[in-house]
Amino acid sequence: MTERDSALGEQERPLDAERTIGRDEAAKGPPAIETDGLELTYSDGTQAVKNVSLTVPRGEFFGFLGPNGAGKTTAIKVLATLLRPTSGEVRVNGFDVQTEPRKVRESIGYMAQETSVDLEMTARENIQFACEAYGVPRNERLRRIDELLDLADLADVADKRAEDFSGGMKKRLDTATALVHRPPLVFLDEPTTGLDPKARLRLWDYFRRINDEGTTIFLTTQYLEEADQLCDRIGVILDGEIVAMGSPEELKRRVGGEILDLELDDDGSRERAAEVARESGLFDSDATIDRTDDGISVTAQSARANGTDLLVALRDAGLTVTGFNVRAPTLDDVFLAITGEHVEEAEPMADSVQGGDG
Ligand SMILES: Nc1ncnc2c1ncn2[C@@H]1O[C@H](COP(=O)(O)OP(=O)(O)OP(=O)(O)O)[C@@H](O)[C@H]1O
Repeated sequence: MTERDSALGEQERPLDAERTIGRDEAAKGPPAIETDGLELTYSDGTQAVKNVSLTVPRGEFFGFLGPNGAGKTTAIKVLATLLRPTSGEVRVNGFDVQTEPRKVRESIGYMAQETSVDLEMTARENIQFACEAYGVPRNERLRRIDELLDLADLADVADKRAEDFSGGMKKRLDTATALVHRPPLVFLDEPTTGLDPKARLRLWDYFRRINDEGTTIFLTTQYLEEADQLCDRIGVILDGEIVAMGSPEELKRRVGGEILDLELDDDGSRERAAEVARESGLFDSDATIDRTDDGISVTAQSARANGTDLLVALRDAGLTVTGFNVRAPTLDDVFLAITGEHVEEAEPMADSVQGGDG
């Protein structure tokens, strides 16, 4: 039995298979997720989730952003009732995960990282099976299956067995089966890992659409851009703890201004360039001036306004700048500001496609 099967339970049915109520309507009622002091320690003593207190209002597109091993999957498994919290209060759609796990499971969709696709079945049969398991009304199934096959870019291979699919194709099929019943809250655990950019964009559009219709989405991702593009609010999770929370814009504002990246060809001149920037008086005391692999980076409110003056100061100091760029902060800069470290994004999986659409 897959995790999603167990999340559903054998006889359980969703609350509402046709939920197109819109975000305003969805906002009424208890929060989609409420945790207070949530902790999860594995039997080997690993503290995977530490003191997480979090409220996700209904209708929100919420993201857990963190690197490998940060605790994202563990947190999702607790919320989806697959793991019992070691301590803390956890309510999902108003139901307590410990005392009302069945009601929680009836009210959620869950796409695990591991595929739950049945390789013996075709794409269509996999989605059909999920429709039956989730109780999608019979008269809706054909339309829903076609819609999801199209969304997942699998219409051309709808009647081929999943064992012949590439990793990317299986992932798309998996995503489709998690969404068949349009539950009010969907957990998506790194749903686009391994997908090519085109497929990812297509999934993003679909996620936005279902969120616009009122479905709360709790997404985990290692992709900074994904969280930035999709989420109303992001919890940055590191070593089991939420280290920052806010909208993408709020998080970026914490970085403190814009970022001026300068390239200097000569390795020896980079430290000198950083010194010149610090001593120039062009940037206020909150500014951050760092060496980078190929030059220096200045994060400051006045980065754009005083960038040209810095170029002049560097030229006067006899240094040669080979590249110059002013940009808004990214979430990677947020990580850097919070943790002092860059966060590596997952590389897209190489897709050994059969049928040419991986
Ligand atoms: N069954 C387990 N027993 C013991 N430790 C575990 C178990 N599952 C995960 N861990 C550990 O718990 C921590 C959090 O892991 P988790 O899988 O929740 O992180 P994650 O953010 O989802 O990372 P990933 O993107 O790699 O899945 C890690 O240190 C991991 O090694």
